[in-house]
Amino acid sequence: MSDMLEIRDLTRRFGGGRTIFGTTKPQLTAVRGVSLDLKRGETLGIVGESGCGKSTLARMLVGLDRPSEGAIRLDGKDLTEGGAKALAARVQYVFQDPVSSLNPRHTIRQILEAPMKHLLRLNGSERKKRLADLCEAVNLNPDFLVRYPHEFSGGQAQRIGIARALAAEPDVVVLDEPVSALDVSVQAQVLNLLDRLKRERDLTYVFISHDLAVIESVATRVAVMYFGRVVETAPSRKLFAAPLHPYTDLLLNSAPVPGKQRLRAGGDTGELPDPYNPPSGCAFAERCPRVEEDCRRIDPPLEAKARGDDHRAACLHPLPAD
Ligand SMILES: Nc1ncnc2c1ncn2[C@@H]1O[C@H](COP(=O)(O)OP(=O)(O)OP(=O)(O)O)[C@@H](O)[C@H]1O
Repeated sequence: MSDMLEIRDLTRRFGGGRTIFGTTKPQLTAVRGVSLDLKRGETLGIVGESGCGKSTLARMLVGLDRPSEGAIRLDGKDLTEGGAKALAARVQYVFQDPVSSLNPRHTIRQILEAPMKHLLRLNGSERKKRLADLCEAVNLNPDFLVRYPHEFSGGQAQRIGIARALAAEPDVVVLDEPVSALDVSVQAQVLNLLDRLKRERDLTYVFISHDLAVIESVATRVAVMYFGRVVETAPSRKLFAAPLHPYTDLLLNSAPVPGKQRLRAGGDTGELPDPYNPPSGCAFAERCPRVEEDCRRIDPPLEAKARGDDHRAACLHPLPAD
């Protein structure tokens, strides 16, 4: 299977420009040199604690934010270049907070028809057909199309958010914490719906979550992010069975209660480094139980570590490969 989505050396910096008083704003790098490949039909899970750059990465993938450096290619064509609107429609987004992500002044019909009009230029009868199809796909009563977002529960609103993403007939859907704001019982329904839609519509997912249990249940491959970088990537089974990076190991051992708390590796073992004053070596060194002297000098690249080319870690002293 060839790579459908290629993410190459993606970097996003914020700040650094001049203020109106002529001073320089402090700069931080939210995403630093991320490279990932996605094959058609895969679900790539991206996991990491709050502030590690997951949402910034997601926003760049769907064109809501522009990278400072790097490229995103879909079937070999650059998505980050201007005028790539038709191409961009092929990558759609589902947000974390279902109700506030839907325009409160628009009916559900208007919300679902907008991508059909603006991205696909469908005429009235084509839109009608597509609307009926979407309602059936996400189990939405067509009578509800005249209602407004605030009239729906979180789970219903997220089904509408998913229908809106599908309205543009995408190939790739980027799901940014799609079930985190929902009750646990509703989470399972939405995850089942996403799984069914993926199979029925031949979709490829980028699924972002701080919740390891959710990622383990949905992802075929996982990328673990820390302080703006991918520190480990592997097929899901390999990563959960035997992680290489000490950060992944800590995450797996700190098992947060699903949906109840933000991910924090190892309980009280520290915070992310100050993004305005990043450390020179490995960003995890301060918190790492396997830290050695060279970790504070060298920021290691993401590379294969004796478990096959598909299991990579950015670590000088990974867990032993058994
Ligand atoms: N528009 C912005 N301006 C300045 N800094 C930003 C901006 N957006 C994000 N950041 C910073 O970039 C870093 C990464 O943020 P991001 O929201 O991508 O992380 P995240 O992993 O998605 O976190 P969360 O799970 O809390 O949403 C953080 O330090 C954040 O404060």
